Parts: sequence; C-alpha cells; structure tokens
Amino acid sequence: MEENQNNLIAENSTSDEHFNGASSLSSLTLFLDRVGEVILSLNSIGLSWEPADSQNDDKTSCIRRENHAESTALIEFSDVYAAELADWGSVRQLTKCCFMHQDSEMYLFVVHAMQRSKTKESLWNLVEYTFGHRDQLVCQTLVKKIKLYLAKQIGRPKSLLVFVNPKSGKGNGQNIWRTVAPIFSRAKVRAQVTVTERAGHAFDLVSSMTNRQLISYDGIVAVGGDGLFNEILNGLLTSRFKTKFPPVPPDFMASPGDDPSASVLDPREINAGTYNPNEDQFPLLPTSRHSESRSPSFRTQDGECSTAVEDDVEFSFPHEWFRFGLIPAGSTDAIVICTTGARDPITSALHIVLGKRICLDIAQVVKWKATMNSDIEPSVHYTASFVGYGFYGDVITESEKYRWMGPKRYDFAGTKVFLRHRSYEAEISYLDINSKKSDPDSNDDNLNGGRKSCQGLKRKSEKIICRANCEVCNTPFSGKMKSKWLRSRGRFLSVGAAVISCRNERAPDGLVADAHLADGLLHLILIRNCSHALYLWHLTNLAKKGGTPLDFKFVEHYKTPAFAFTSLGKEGVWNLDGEILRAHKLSAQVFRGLISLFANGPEV
Ligand SMILES: Nc1ncnc2c1ncn2[C@@H]1O[C@H](COP(=O)(O)OP(=O)(O)OP(=O)(O)O)[C@@H](O)[C@H]1O
Repeated sequence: MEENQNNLIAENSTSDEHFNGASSLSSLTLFLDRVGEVILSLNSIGLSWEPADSQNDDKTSCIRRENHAESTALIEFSDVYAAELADWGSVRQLTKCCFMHQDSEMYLFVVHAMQRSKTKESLWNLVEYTFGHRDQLVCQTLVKKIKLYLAKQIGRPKSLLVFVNPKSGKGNGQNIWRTVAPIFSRAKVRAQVTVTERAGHAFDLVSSMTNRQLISYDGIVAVGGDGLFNEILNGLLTSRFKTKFPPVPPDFMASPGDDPSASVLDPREINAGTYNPNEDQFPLLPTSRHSESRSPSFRTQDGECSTAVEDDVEFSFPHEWFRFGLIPAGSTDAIVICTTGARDPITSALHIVLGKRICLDIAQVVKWKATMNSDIEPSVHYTASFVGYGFYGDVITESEKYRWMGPKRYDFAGTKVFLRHRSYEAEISYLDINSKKSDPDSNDDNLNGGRKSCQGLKRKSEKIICRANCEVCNTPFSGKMKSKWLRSRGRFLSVGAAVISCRNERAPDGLVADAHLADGLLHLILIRNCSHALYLWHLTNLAKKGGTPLDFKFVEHYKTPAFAFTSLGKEGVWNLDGEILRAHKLSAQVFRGLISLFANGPEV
C-alpha cells in the first residue's frame, strides 16, 4: 500500500526551488487550512508549499493580491517538533473572490512548529499547519515521512525528569506546566513529573539518584524560578562533581592582618603564577569533602526503593548529552531570560523539545566560616547566576519577613535596605588573569584601586553582548595565562559576583550587560561606600535599559575566574540565588561550560 502511495507522490513530483542543494523527494497537491489548494514538497530539510494555481496565476484574482505571501512557505524540520494525523474534518479554503471562503471535508494531518514572533525575535510561538487530502493514505504516508525526518533531527530529548514548584512566583508553577505539557506529549517526549512538596525536595531526589537512574533521562527540567533551578543544579553536582576547592591567596586562612595602611585601597600583588583553566589548578587546599561519593537510595514513582549499586556508572562533567531545562514560573527568572532572551514558558518548552543546546558556566562557592568565631567547616554550593553580600544579603534577609507579599516583597525589602544605607568592612582578593578578555578599562581601575570613590562617572567601555552562537563563549581559552592575586579592602555597600548578566524585569540589561554564558569568568562587582545620592544614581542606572551602572568611580568591576572574601566585621550574610548563606569567609571559582542547557542563547 505504502509503495502505491509513493508512486502516487512520485507522479506529482516537481522540482522545488525552495530546497536549494537538497534533493526534493516528493511533491503533492493537497489542501492547507485557511489557504486552499497547495503543492506540498518534502525533502530532508523541510516542507514547502506554493499555491496550486501559481503557474497559471490570474493576476486579477484577490487571492493573488491578498494572500500570496502567506500561502507560500518553507518550514525547516529543525523548527518542527511534531506531526500527527487528525482524522476527518473540515479545511477552510479561500476562494478567488475577495474574503470569501468555503469549507471542505477531508482527512487531515497537522504539522506543529515554532515561529519567531514578528515583534521580538527571541519570543517563539506555536504554529500549526493543518493539511487535508481526500485519501487517508496520502495523509498517513506524509505523516510517516515527516516523522522519519524528525527522528533524524539531532539532540532532541525523549525522556525528561520534570520538577514543578507549585509555590514559585505567584504560585502558578502547576498551571504553567499544564500549559506546556501538551507540547511535550505531541513531541513524544516522556516526562516524569514531580510536584515539589517542600524546599529541598528536588535537591534530595536528584542528589540521591544513582547515575544510572539519572542518565536514563536526557535531562532535568525545572518549572519554577532560579531558586528551583539552583536547587536541582546543587542536587546534581554536590554528590557527583569531583573537584578541588577554589584557589585562594596564601594568607587567606590566616586572620586578616592589622596593617593599618591596608585600609588605603591599594590592590597589591599577592601571588604570581599561571592560571590554566583546563586543569585543576592551585592545589592549595585538600580535595573538597563534598566530592566523596555516597551510596544513596532513590524512591521511584511506584514506591520502590532502589539502592545505589556499587558499580554505578560515572557521570562526567561537562556531560556530552545530559541537559538542564528551565520553564519560567518564578519571581525573577534571570537564568531563563539570559539563556533564551525571553521570559516565556512556550518559548522555553520549544527550546527543550527542539533539542537546543548551550553551555553554561557554573560557580562553585565555598563557605569556610559562618561567623567570625566559627570553626573552619567548608560547605560547598553551586550557582548558575549570582551570589551577593551586603545590600544583597540584607535584602534577602529582610524579604524573608514579608514572604506573604509574593514577588513584591523584594521591592519593599529593597527600599527598606536602601534607606538603611549600611556598609560593611571586608577584604576581597581576586585572581587577575592576563587575558585578552579582560576589559582594559577595568584593569586601569584596578591599579587605581578605586581611590577616587564617590567621584561620579568614569569612562564608558565597549560591551560585547552575549547572543546565540556567541563568539566569546565559543572561543577556547588559549592554554596557560599569567595570573596574580589582587586585593581590595575597605567599606562596601555590596559585593556581588555574577556568573551571567542576570537580566530581569528590574534590571533589563542585567547587573553586568556584557557578561557571557560560557566565558569562564565571574564578574566581581564591588560597590564602595558612597553617598546615598550616588548609590541611588547607580541603582537607577541598573533599573533602566541602556543604563551604565558600572561606570561609576565607586564601582569596581573585575572579570575573574576566582575570588576570596573575608568579612572584617561581625556580619557575613550572603544571598546565594535567593537563599541566605551565612559566610564570614568565602571563596569561589567558576567552571567554564560545566553544564548544558536546553536553550539557544539570547536572540537579542
Ligand atoms: N513545594 C514547595 N513549597 C515551598 N517551597 C518550595 C517548594 N518547592 C520548592 N520550594 C523552594 O522555593 C524556592 C524558590 O522557588 P523558585 O525559585 O521556584 O521561585 P521564586 O523564588 O519565586 O523565583 P526566583 O528564584 O526566580 O526569584 C526554591 O529555593 C525551593 O527550594
């Protein structure tokens, strides 16, 4: 039967100019809903059609004038995520007379694809093309062929572990999952869904799975905010990623010296060496304890408790296949905005089912001491976005008191903390690498050590924004780089380290507009104590598109692969992806492209 059908299709074959360079397999006259009779052509790249009557085009017809553009199209299979039969139904055909149509009954099939929004490139919409033919076999054969081509698309997931946070953002996590779930079922992606019952639930499940269980999935999808994503990230990395603690300057473990001149902000060279981002460097500290593998158990959906077997498989980093997905439902959703360019659940779901892939830097943050008098007890955390001290720590602490306000609590807490205008004494050391990527302006400012704090604006520097197929992220490091430790010491309103730009609705360009997703660098932002008015000026710049929040003399911005922090006061409260982390002494390093995401990069 199928052979007969192929003959039928072959008989209708035409050459197809749309498929340049690829051999067209077949073309066939059928009906396209809301267009009319079209000649459909199919080959390995995609499907295209043109109006059946285009050869003997009646120039006076309304259709030619009004609908020609819409009725001719090419859809590449890389943009198609499903094709399905839809039984018998009606197709609306436009007639040659203006705005007239007629409905015809026939067998139908639907091709599901993505379409970029006309107003915003990065916003992807769902689009359905309903084709009809009076012979059911024609529809069946075409769907089969399209599915064969879709099966050849590289990188598409088949099975995913999905965590839905019902408490994310305004409590819409489950509704959002219900909205996007049909995309996954149409694309025949199996989703093992867990609705989280408490904070830490996703962490516990992911960290206790065996590697064998984990790699039976193509990835993990978080339906929630940055907090849920980071919980899953930590669940995956904490028990599996074996690495050393971040490099620190030699005197890091000693109490900060009493050198009075140190309060004059004079960055000085502490340690010279080479930095090789491709190797485990700076074996100054023992291998982290967290890397010890455990023998966990994981409760499966049907209630069986499977114990990790001794001979569990390795989970390598970066993993060549396993990816993370993120469907935005949170209050901030900075990771999704930075990696897809949109804050839209449909766009994110399409990035996942179409098998997009992008690498993401991950920062390892080690808390050494909780308070000034605590013992040294390292605890390891990972972040894909941001860790901040001072203003940021105070905002998260304050906002916890107003959870009932929902996302608005951050604005309220932010205003309160701003009015308080507290600054904190601290010492920050950061690894300065002799890299072309370093912003020459930043280095000049390093040497000045921010001595001219509170003096208004400094010179603007050129920014290379991270985009899809970003050249900076795709350029490998060239071997070893000269490195040295530099130090800043003084009173700071805030200390922040951004892994990515952290764009969000409150900061449309992010904290650091030119941060990259996978350049292996952290953006250390030190805001020195300054007047209320100047700080407000800085915050206002942060909140506006095209603002220049870093171009102030009281703002220091360093691109670095690692830094170490010691509070010189009693306090030590950090904001780690929206969670409070009490750390008087802390160190951090970034791992270039440690994980992969189902995303394409921002099309900004
Ligand atoms: N069922 C639950 N009940 C309460 N808290 C939960 C639950 N599930 C997860 N959480 C916790 O909620 C925290 C915040 O969640 P999430 O990041 O999804 O939303 P958000 O904070 O509103 O968004 P964002 O992080 O983008 O600002 C997470 O750190 C997670 O540990």
